[in-house]
Amino acid sequence: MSNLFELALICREADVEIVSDALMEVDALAVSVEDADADTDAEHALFGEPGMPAPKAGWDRSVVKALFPSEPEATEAATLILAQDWAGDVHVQAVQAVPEQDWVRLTQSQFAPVEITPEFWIVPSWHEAPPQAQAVMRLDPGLAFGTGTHPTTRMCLRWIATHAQRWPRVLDYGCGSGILAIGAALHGAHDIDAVDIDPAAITSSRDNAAANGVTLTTGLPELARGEYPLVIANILATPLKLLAPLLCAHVAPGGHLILAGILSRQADELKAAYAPWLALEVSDEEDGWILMTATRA
Ligand SMILES: C[S@@+](CC[C@H](N)C(=O)[O-])C[C@H]1O[C@@H](n2cnc3c(N)ncnc32)[C@H](O)[C@@H]1O
Repeated sequence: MSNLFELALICREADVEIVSDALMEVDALAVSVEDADADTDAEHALFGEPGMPAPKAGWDRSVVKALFPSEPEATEAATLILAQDWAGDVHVQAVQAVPEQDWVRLTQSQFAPVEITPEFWIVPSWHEAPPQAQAVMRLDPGLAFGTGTHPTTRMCLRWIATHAQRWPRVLDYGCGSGILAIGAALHGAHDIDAVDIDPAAITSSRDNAAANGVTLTTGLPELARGEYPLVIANILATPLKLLAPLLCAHVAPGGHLILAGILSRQADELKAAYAPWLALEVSDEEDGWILMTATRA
């Protein structure tokens, strides 16, 4: 007997973002999209992850799924959605029980140790660290972004690991799970400020730091004060452009700025946004994402 029910909607040329908002309003526990033609950017835009707005031309048939704790709630959500003015192109595919599974084991099976460099690994608590690992970060998936599985996070960590030194101050701006700040601490950094606009990220960073035996100062962005020899921000191209004057002001003379969450095609707009203060260069690339870095004279 299942205790979860899935509502699946077929959307033909519908504005999928509106559909997902409506599902959220009726207490959906999760929404996912299957679209044979969807490119990665389109899926990212729907979920608010790094990426560009979805090209609507690519969405000729999508399936939006939402999970509910009971069948009446799923059916009520379907009725509410189909009654909307914009729902003409939305059809209910199914309201059905989700087969019982060992959800914990299923989740755990999706997270294996992640290699950042041959010596530095991110390892979930239920896994042994690989024997060749010399630096190990213990991190389990949680509410905040940053498990090491995303290319943007991996590129930042790779930069940290290959530029390991006793950084006297570090600013991790948009810390999520705290993964970059903890990575810096494991590679010799001290006095690390990890800030985020999301309170859940601050809590998560604090917990993950404790689990790794490192000390971070965590808080809202106002916590960041003065200049740092190392400033890292893995956010998104648009907020990174808005944050340019602020982030540059935090970089100490001779200090480094490391930016991620940027697609390859966005390199020029980022360079232009930072040009009044710092000369950004592309220093790494993975799966269409780039790492941009600059050093203050
Ligand atoms: C892509 S996640 C990166 C998390 C982690 N640093 C990593 O590299 O995996 C971006 C984080 O930036 C935070 N964020 C977004 N806009 C922000 C802003 N204007 N100021 C501070 N944090 C922000 C989000 O809440 C989120 O936790």
